[in-house]
Amino acid sequence: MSVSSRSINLAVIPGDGIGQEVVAQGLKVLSAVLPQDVKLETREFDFGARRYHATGETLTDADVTELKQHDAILLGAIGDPSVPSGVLERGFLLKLRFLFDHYVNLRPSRLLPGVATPLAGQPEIDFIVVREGTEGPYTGNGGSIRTGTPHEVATEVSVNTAFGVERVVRDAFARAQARPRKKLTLVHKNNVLAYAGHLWTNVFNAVAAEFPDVTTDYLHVDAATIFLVTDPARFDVIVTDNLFGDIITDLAAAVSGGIGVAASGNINPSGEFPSMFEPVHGSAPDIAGQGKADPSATVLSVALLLRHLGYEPEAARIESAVSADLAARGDSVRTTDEIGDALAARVAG
Ligand SMILES: NC(=O)c1ccc[n+]([C@@H]2O[C@H](COP(=O)([O-])OP(=O)(O)OC[C@H]3O[C@@H](n4cnc5c(N)ncnc54)[C@H](O)[C@@H]3O)[C@@H](O)[C@H]2O)c1
Ligand SMILES: CC(C)[C@H](C(=O)O)[C@@H](O)C(=O)O
Ligand SMILES: [Mg+2]
Repeated sequence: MSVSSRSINLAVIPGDGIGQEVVAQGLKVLSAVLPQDVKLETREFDFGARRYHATGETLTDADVTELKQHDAILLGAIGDPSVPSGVLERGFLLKLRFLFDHYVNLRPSRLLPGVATPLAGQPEIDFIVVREGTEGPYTGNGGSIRTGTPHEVATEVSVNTAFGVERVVRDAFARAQARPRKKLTLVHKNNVLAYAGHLWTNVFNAVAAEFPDVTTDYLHVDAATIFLVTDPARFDVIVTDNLFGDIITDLAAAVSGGIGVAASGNINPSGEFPSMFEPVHGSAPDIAGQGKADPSATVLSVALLLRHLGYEPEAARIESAVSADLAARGDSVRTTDEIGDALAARVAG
């Protein structure tokens, strides 16, 4: 591709609550960081509560066809108190992750210099969680009988396929191998979840033989939560299932600067479908519309998006800008918009 023909065709889904506020800042920074020769085309979609209330739909086949035409997707957050819990989360967000085969849910955690952490002694935190994104208890494989009665029985079965586990474990090994410390920790609960746990452990050990330079270890998920607080420096890359990954990445965010700075990418490694980048946090109805949301997580998700599309210098510039902004922040209280402006100025300058 010649330099002059570079372009990014981006689907933008602000979504609900603070999603609207933080995505506006993400786009501001994206426009500011891109060199003039890169043509940025964005198309905004109204998925989330707005679309649901207007049409009763969450994500139609026609929507999926349109989203597929894009190089990547930037998402704010989905979920609103006006819609029954799960309708948008399952009907939009998980549906899209599954349809676009986002099996690598990449969630980096880095405690940047000068950033407050609830942990003592400002530990070294720099790890990534590779969360499986298409299986586990998220598939909707369950049901309920005698629903609403005192005798209700509900199941939610975790689905783990050798194919699905192997591909995400392989991806995590490759990521660990590319990092200086070359260490990969499998997090599961194989002492209790014997069937799924053994599948994960066996696949992990088999793939490990192909990566002899990667140091491996294993932690039960409950113990992993201890070490994320008491000794986060021990982690380099973590690979885990969909639900454990969801839970430990909120904890990881909390110890490394807060949920307002935690970025993620839902990656389809083959490139068959667009990958989707979004903050780890949700729509935060408690602060929505107040200009209180920190847009850094979304801005850092834009950096992951740019790196995914091959714009490494621009991704690095965004990360440096966020790092500098956080270090300079002190006790100052700024609005979402002001932080977005400051970041846009830093990446442009
Ligand atoms: N990827 C997504 O779209 C996504 C992710 C998580 C939750 N959700 C949905 O969002 C809704 C709210 O969920 P929740 O309350 O459990 O989680 P949440 O992440 O929205 O909020 C948890 C807490 O973190 C705070 N917070 C979140 N983002 C922040 C930011 N950028 N700056 C400052 N503070 C921030 C909130 O104010 C709240 O106190 C639910 O409908 C949930 O299903 C969506
Ligand atoms: C909203 C919900 C479906 C989602 C998840 O559990 O994956 C969220 O918590 C996340 O971390 O992206
Ligand atoms: Mg979550």
